[in-house]
Amino acid sequence: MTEINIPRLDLNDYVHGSDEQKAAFSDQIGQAFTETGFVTIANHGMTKELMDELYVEVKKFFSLPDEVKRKYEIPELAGQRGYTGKGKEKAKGAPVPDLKEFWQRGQTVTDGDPVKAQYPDNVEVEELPRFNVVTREVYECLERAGKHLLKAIAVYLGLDENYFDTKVHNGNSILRGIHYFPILDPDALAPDAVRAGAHEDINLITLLIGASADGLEVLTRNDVWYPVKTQVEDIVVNVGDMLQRLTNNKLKSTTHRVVNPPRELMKASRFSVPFFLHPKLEVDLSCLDVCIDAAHPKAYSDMTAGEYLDERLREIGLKM
Ligand SMILES: O=C(O)CCC(=O)C(=O)O
Ligand SMILES: [Fe+2]
Repeated sequence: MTEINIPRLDLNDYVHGSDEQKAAFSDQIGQAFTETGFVTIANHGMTKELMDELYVEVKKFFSLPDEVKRKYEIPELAGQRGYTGKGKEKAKGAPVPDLKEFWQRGQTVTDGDPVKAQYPDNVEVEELPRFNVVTREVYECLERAGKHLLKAIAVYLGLDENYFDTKVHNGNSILRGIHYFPILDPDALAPDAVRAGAHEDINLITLLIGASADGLEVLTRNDVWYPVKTQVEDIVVNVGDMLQRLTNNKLKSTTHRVVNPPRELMKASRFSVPFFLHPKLEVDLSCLDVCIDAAHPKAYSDMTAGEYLDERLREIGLKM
């Protein structure tokens, strides 16, 4: 038997619940994050209409001709805004690139915070006015849900509930629309080529909007790949390397991947929309004192989020 704890939690229990419900939510998310690093979340605050329209717009974008999409490719931004074409990103240490293309949208600073100067502008798609509106709306919804989840995690860690608030306010988070394109000739595929190679996410936590097809798998502690199943209306949330680093490995950034479909389904596309929740670039990721003791000596050097991100973007081939 493969033991794995991916509980389904109701975010309403934390946001609108009694003290007992809030405490239970913190415990459950904390437990799951110390064991498997993954949960699924119901009542995350995004309506079904918004999620449906997001998929309509994301599909429209990736259906645009390649030469139109390429107008939105900005190599000097290391894929952080706009379009990144097929064959660009690979998992750290992987021999071949992932079988995907993607779009990224970043923070919109509206309150005069000088941090705005650090972020490149978002790229608007001229051909699809609703795409721009809907992706911004989804970004804001997932950011709000993520901030609640970080409060619950802070409580679990014994920190002040608001510990993360200033660190992630106007943070460097990214919404990514991914298209895993059809594999038209499976025989021509490089033997190691997969939709998304085994990897860990770079950021604090990832909130993933239900993929349009199966394929996401997590690596369990006994080295078995285990498929992540969700109800379509839920989101999947996992720990990233920044949170693992900050918590000195108490919370686990679990390795995951997206496998290729069986041969008969290879001509179908797969879409997914992860939101990578990042702090501001200057935030210190040094291991928290509450996570260091004799049994758990400090495992990482001190670094800011910006320094760490830079190192990781080079490793995955997005930054030269
Ligand atoms: O497409 C998915 O289901 C997961 C994508 C993912 O893990 C990522 O982009 O980091
Ligand atoms: Fe991932």
